[in-house]
Amino acid sequence: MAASVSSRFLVLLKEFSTVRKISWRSAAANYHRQSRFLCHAAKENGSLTLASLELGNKPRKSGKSKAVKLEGSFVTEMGQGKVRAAKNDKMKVVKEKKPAEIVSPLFSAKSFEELGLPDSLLNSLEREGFSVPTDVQSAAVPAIIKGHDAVIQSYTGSGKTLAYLLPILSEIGPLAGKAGSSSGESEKRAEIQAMIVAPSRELAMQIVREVEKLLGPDHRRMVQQLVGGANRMRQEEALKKNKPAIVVGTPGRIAEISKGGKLHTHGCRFLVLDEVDELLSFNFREDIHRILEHVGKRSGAGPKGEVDERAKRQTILVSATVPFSVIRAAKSWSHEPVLVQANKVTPLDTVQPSAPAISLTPTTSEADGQIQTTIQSLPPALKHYYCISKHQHKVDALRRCVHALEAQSVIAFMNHSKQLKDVVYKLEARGMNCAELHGDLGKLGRSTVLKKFKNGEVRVLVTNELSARGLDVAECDLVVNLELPTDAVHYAHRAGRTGRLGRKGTVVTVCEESQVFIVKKMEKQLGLPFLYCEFVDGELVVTEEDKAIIR
Ligand SMILES: Nc1ncnc2c1ncn2[C@@H]1O[C@H](COP(=O)(O)OP(=O)(O)OP(=O)(O)O)[C@@H](O)[C@H]1O
Repeated sequence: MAASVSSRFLVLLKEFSTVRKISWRSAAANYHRQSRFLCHAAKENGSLTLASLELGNKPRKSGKSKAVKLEGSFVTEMGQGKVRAAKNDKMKVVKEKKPAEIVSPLFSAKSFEELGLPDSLLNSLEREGFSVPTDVQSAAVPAIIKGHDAVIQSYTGSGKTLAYLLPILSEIGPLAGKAGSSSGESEKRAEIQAMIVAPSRELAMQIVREVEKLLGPDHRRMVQQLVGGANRMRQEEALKKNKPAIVVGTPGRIAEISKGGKLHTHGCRFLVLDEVDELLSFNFREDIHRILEHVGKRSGAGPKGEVDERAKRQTILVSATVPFSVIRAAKSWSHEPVLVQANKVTPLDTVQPSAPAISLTPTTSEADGQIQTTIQSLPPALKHYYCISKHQHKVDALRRCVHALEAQSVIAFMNHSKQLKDVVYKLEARGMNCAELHGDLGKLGRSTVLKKFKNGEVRVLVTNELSARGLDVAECDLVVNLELPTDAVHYAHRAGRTGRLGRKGTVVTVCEESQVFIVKKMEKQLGLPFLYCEFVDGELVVTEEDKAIIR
């Protein structure tokens, strides 16, 4: 039974990857006719889907505003026949001055005590300054403690990491309550009890730090990172020496160590796939197959030595964007899987492809390029703008944007790592403190840049898709898309780097005139208003009409 469930899941996983691959290919072919730029992006990003960008969407000419001459060099970037010109007299100054202000608190009324967590864990939460659970934590913790497999989907920056860490730590490791330590403590100590998988080294390390914070200085060794780019031998030695209860890592390194027989996860009770939609993509398929096959499986446990006796592994899938393919895969598991969202827990069996629960989801009509729309992936308080700039003036547009919003901590996204350096040179030449972050930098380089950005030494982080998922920098008050993301899902993850945990945040997409239709399409898919803006005399201005949209 368990074996058939497992192989059914692997078939579904294969389908999932194949669907994404096909939709990428066909969409890329369509899109190539319209834009060479994004087709290059699709190639570089491999498994990314361009389905949402294809076909027939002409740039929308605004009937509301007439082209007018505005002062300043930004205006010189706007050529004849612009898609959407703004009336100077109708432009309004939008004040976006104070960064990281809390504008929409995500906390429900519950306290952590009400969630049934053990005292030691409550003490840790108190020590680290976590006093009230967010909505998704209030919903997820009891469901996972009850033993459900879970798909957790909620806004970027809504606290999904603690939503799965708290129930895990209440069951295993040094902070676990009595109920959690039922079977032989010595046996548990010898085996890994929880595995958390994340698609990037940065995200994995961020999760490690979150676990370490909760474990406290005395028990930090109970968590071990297994990320690529770091010394594998040392990781293996640490596994042997420290016997961690929890490992957090990237798929490639976990699979590598597992193949070498150095990772004992058959008795593992929790498997978490953070950013599950990314992890189930084609890029990670082989490694994730291995992990799903080996984690929580006790070999030779059956009376005749058969290897189909799965330990009571709970599987938790997490992302702000959950395609129905993930739901379909999770439905094939046996532990009454549930979909957990803010203040809502739904049995997965009842979730349909058309349900608004699944955000930005290519559904069964995926092949037709139809995408379902909801606004559940992004915090509602985020503000979205776009401006038009010629390619060669984009860096100037970025600089004006940063000054106009007085943004202190900015992430600027591009699609190709080669171009990041160029942007950094140009910004530095204009006196802006910035740095590049991408996968080609060494491990040390990446962590140094990230550290500098987090502590405010770097004002603008120029990066690519590497930083789009999971990166948590509370102070980040502005995200700029210097190049368009490949689709609305990627837009959501990039945008979600700001406005975290109810803070104020702004997203500005700098596009060329011929790309406005893509921005409009993403706006429609996300169900959020993207306001056209210009930067005039050091201020961000929008039309009166657009201003009315956000009133
Ligand atoms: N209950 C809480 N009280 C205060 N801060 C919290 C609470 N829960 C989480 N946080 C903090 O909020 C920030 C965002 O949390 P987290 O990174 O888990 O968000 P997320 O939903 O996983 O975002 P993403 O989808 O972008 O990965 C983190 O800095 C985390 O420490």
